[in-house]
Amino acid sequence: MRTERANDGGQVERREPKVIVGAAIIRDGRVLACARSAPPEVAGMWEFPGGKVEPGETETAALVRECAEELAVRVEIGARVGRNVRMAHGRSVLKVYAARLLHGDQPQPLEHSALRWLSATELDTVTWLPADAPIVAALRPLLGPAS
Ligand SMILES: Nc1nc2c([nH]c(=O)n2[C@H]2C[C@H](O)[C@@H](COP(=O)(O)OP(=O)(O)OP(=O)(O)O)O2)c(=O)[nH]1
Repeated sequence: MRTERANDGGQVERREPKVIVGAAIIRDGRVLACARSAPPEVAGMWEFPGGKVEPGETETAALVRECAEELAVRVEIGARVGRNVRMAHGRSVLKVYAARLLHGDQPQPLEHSALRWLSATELDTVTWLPADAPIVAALRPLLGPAS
């Protein structure tokens, strides 16, 4: 997916969309949901931990870095969950991967206002960022029956 715009000379430039990665961290049939603390427009809405992939960084490395920065945990990244979700009129794309915690690490909300472990039946009890809707739908079957 690319976006196009005319440069000063009127020629069309094609730009790769900025990639945002998210980690669907699953433990015991529940996924970790994180409440954004900023900016004000989305504070209190829920998301997967993650962020922008830096230049030269792989998507997996970005997820490992973001999980360490945001939650102080080590993770193993697994399969993609759901499809690429276009955001910001195609200027960015959200890609979510399944992940699992390593070494018994416990997530800490270093940058979020709250963390919750949600079972399949609890996924709709929080307000997700709008772009996450198709990911949440694809995630539901990956979570086991509620316990
Ligand atoms: N991390 C994350 N971001 C998401 C999700 N859904 C969604 O629309 N986004 C949007 C919110 C933000 O506009 C953008 C990610 O920005 P961010 O602020 O988390 O990224 P970052 O950590 O690299 O931020 P920065 O401090 O470098 O600006 O993607 C999601 O599930 N997880």
